[in-house]
Amino acid sequence: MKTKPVHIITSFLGAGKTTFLNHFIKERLPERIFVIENECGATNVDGALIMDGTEEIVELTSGCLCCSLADGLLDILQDVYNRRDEYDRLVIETTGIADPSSIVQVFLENPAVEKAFSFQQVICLVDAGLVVEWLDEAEEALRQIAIADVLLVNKIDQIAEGKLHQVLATLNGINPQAKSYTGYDGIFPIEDILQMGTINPEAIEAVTNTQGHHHFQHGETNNHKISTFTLDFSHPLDLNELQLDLNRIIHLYRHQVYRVKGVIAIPHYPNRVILQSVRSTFVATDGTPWEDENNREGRLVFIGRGLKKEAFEKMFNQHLVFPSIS
Ligand SMILES: Nc1nc2c(ncn2[C@@H]2O[C@H](COP(=O)(O)OP(=O)(O)OP(=O)(O)O)[C@@H](O)[C@H]2O)c(=O)[nH]1
Repeated sequence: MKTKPVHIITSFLGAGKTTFLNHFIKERLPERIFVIENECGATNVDGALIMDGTEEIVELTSGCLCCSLADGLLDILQDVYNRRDEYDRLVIETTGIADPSSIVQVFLENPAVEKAFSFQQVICLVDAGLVVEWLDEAEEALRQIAIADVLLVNKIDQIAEGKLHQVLATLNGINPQAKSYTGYDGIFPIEDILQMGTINPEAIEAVTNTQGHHHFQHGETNNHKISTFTLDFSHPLDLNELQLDLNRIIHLYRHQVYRVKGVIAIPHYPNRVILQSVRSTFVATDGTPWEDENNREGRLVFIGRGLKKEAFEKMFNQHLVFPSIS
């Protein structure tokens, strides 16, 4: 049986997750969507709103996933997996103050979960009027935007056009790899959005490939001390050595590194290796074969707070493997 696609919908408080989810569910009918509500507290108002929309939705509330993570989420996923005949797609809606990377981590790291579900993407709703303010005040808002594959800038009915440009530039400065859409009342092109997953390795590869020579500059267009930069490698890297350093660095800077993703080449190996970090771990996955053995350009994109590109560059450069001249 095919594994069920999974999406995370996140946003800072009140940006329009539930409104968007209702639209999503209606647009996808007759597909059956299982919604995991990630509510803090006993009353599940959002669940009630969704249930009004259609009859096909199954809904489960089980405390706050980010507060009671590991076991809590695994138990819920086991239950959802046992009921896999009842739905076609799984959506997890996080609380407005959650850091969704803890949920993503479970899908990337746990082999049983990875086998049972097909993780697709993180969709982040953004309140066009409030996002800039939130970004100044709340670390979680930054993390939600940094990890997103798709940014849905909602409530544009509440702002002037000039402000929308500023919002889009800010978002692009934080996460240039994410695809942004603008809209209101949670209405966005669902079919397009579903194509945009980049958490899954194939999509990371595709995104890294299509960026060609367009490089992101360090510290672009934002004043939130977010660093977004790209490192390019024209030679393979020694993965064993690199992994030790990566894990050390990711652990050391765990409060600063929000996301790393991309592809690298390793010596004597015909396929791309896809690297990505979520929270304090690095995951390496097998990618597609390199087309040209003599032209294997690796590229990694970093998103974080106050990261020094030079420091990362230096660390990576130590692990480059040059062809022997003898
Ligand atoms: N003006 C305006 N209001 C909107 C828009 N989208 C949603 N709203 C309203 O904004 C409020 C919050 O929307 P929700 O969909 O509940 O937001 P949420 O992100 O699920 O909220 P939390 O779960 O509390 O974080 C509701 O009153 C919506 O009706 C929009 O585009 N424009």
